Amino acid sequence: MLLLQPSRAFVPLSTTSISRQCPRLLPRLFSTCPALQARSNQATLPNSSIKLFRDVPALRQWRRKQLLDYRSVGLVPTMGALHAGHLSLIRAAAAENSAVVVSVYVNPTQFGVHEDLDSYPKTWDKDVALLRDLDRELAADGGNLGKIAAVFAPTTEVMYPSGRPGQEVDAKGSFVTITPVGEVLEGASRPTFFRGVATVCMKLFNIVTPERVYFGQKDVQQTAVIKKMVKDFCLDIKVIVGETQREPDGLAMSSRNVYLGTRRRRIATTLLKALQAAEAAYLRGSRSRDEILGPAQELARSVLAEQLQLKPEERVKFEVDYISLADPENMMEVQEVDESKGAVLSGAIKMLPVESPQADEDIGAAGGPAVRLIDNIILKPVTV
Ligand SMILES: Nc1ncnc2c1ncn2[C@@H]1O[C@H](COP(=O)(O)OP(=O)(O)OP(=O)(O)O)[C@@H](O)[C@H]1O
Ligand SMILES: CC(C)(CO)[C@@H](O)C(=O)[O-]
Ligand code: BAL
Repeated sequence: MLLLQPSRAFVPLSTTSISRQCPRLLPRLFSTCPALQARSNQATLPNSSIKLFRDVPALRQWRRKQLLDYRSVGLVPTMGALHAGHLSLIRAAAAENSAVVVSVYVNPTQFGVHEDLDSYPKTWDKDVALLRDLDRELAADGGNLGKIAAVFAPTTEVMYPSGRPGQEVDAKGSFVTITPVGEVLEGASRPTFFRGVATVCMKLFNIVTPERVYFGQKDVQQTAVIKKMVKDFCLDIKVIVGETQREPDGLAMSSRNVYLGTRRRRIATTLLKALQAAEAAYLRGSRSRDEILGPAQELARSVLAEQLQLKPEERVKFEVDYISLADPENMMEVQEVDESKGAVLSGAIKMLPVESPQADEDIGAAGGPAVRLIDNIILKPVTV
């Protein structure tokens, strides 16, 4: 592990330093070594130096070179449709790693049979432009250790070499399951979700072998599942969690927000407001589940009651899936907050498709399907 630690003081022998010190050696190395030749032909994102890998062998060669050059690698796994939440994770990764790898892969096995795999937003050209602009910003900012070195955008054949397993609960295949943390809350509503996430992340970690991986707080249970997987499978990886990035009105950024449309977008902050009501109770000194969650449930009930007073062409209906008060490590429900640990307040609501859509109404992408929104707030431990 010591060898992997980047050091600003120690400059290892890199291709750059070889070319500076022995200008005639590098061309000879390239012409005789197939691995280096392959690397020199590596595709990049247009108008940038960001390498684009679609397969494993070339990425592994590149990764080996980083290791030999004592360069640390940070991985930011994504499903594309990038927004400021993803970019904040990439910034965090560039601050503390010599090279950042961003993976872009819509992983079928984490989608339930009736979920939105087919309509999941795909915005490759916009993603490429965002990554290129961010890379320039990172390069110009002297405070970073690294910048975006590579995008890994594999095909499903690459990620599932024995064939893609089905999306059904009883599908057969090589899976990683992390229980019980992956069975509750999101796992209860989406029974194959964390199996798919843990499986694809294990693959990405094995392919990229990063020193650090970056995940967003917005998907808090996902971070608990990944931390448990890293611990229980003895992976030599540090899991770093980046703060939830929000729209100006507080809505957590999410690729799926495009499904909302104007009417539902207006009341999409209901979940956050409910969680904030619960947080306020905790900050006032409440520690019991009922005292903390009561105000959240009341807020959601009153917003729904207001909506139901409106005409069908104006109103929005939603269903609260859960509002939870849980242990931060294992996501099990708690009756009382242990002040030394704090707790996680989290929730999910399902915004139902709008009724009586108007002729000129923006009902959201993909015909405005039902949208499940999730959010959470960390109740910090009390320090004395
Ligand atoms: N608002 C956000 N702030 C910080 N990180 C985020 C935010 N939204 C997503 N992330 C993180 O980005 C990573 C990739 O997430 P993903 O590509 O699924 O985007 P998403 O916006 O969460 O999409 P979805 O709508 O599918 O939930 C995850 O670690 C996720 O937690
Ligand atoms: C971690 C992840 C990229 C795995 O597909 C996905 O669950 C996500 O984007 O949060
Ligand atoms: N950000 C989590 C990915 C998903 O909901 O499928």
